[in-house]
Amino acid sequence: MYKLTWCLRHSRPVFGRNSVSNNPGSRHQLSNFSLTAKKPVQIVEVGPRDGLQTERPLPVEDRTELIRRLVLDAGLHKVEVGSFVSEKRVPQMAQTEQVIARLQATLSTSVQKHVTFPVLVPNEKHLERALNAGCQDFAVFVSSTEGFSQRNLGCSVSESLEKVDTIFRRLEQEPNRDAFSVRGYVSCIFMCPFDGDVSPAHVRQVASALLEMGCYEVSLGDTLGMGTPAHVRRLLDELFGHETRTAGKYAVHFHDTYGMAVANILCAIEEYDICVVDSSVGGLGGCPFAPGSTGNVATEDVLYLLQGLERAERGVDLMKLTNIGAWINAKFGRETRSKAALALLRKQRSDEG
Ligand SMILES: CC(C)(COP(=O)([O-])OP(=O)([O-])OC[C@H]1O[C@@H](n2cnc3c(N)ncnc32)[C@H](O)[C@@H]1OP(=O)([O-])[O-])[C@@H](O)C(=O)NCCC(=O)NCCSC(=O)C[C@@](C)(O)CC(=O)[O-]
Repeated sequence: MYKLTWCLRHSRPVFGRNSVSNNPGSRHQLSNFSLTAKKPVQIVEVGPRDGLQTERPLPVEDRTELIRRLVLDAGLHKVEVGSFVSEKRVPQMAQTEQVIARLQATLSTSVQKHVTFPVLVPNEKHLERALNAGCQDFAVFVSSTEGFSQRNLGCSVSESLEKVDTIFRRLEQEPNRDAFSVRGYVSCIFMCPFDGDVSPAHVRQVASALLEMGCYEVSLGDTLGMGTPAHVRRLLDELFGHETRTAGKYAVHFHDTYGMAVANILCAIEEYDICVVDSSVGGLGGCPFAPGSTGNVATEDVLYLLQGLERAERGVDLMKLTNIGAWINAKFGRETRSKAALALLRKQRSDEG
């Protein structure tokens, strides 16, 4: 059977034509280009996974169409397309195989070569499903706290790290093992719905374990969306104070429950040189196992910020994203949750008369 090479070759994120790698080595390339220009910030779109996992389940056609629009219309370069998890626990992510098959059948080879489509995998059993579907870019996820780990994964933090290790060992057995990439998430970086406040040192231990195992990057998840820039500084001071690794090893993943996500992102990118930000079109999202969590920060709000700072990746279209966010939220009978998108839509209506 023809098996499409799905997101082949990257051991680190793919960037569009005009952007720079988040490989620390690329700083030199950048300084040749301009002494003052800052690196563009890469957006990792998580709407089709983190966003949809708490909504009424959508049919495969709609999930695929969302991803196609995000890539082909809005110009995003990295889109998390779904999860291989228990269908019983997260029915919204059932049929991720079919979503991937449709994308493989309908996206051009060139798009598949230039865009990265990671999928979430919790353990070896579900990794097999993802491998059979032809996936090569994976995201693993571990909580920094025991309470959330038990609710989310049904095991302790150390057991979940062992499962990640098993994933790496399984990938090592593949003949084309260099083609695979694994991104890590740490959830509950500031606050856990079950265990309360989280110590930055604790997050550092889990993040370091993921990097040691081979994750090319760790995305720091404020699952409850309760953090402020003070929390961000405490955590990033801890992470960067204890190791020589650069900011290029970390991404930020903020939910916007308390409306602090954009302030937190500004702090992470301007003060700590973080260059990868996760977000969700139209502010979709939440976590089914974290009571009180709401949507991820909206991609439109992040892009509006980055454009203002002249740090957006080229080719990503804010108005197209706005329309996609409105379209997908309308499927759930509501307006987009992005403030920037709401303002743009109002302006568009008033300009049209
Ligand atoms: C991890 C798997 C796949 C393991 O599930 P599995 O691989 O299907 O394991 P299993 O079927 O072999 O189950 C083994 C036993 O453990 C039980 N079990 C299994 N899971 C649980 C659980 N959670 N709670 C309690 N018990 C559980 C299960 O019921 C079974 O017991 P038995 O029936 O044999 O007596 C499953 O738990 C699962 O699908 N969990 C959902 C994971 C998920 O998708 N969570 C949301 C994404 S994470 C997230 O949103 C955070 C992130 C990444 O976005 C960043 C951020 O915002 O912070």
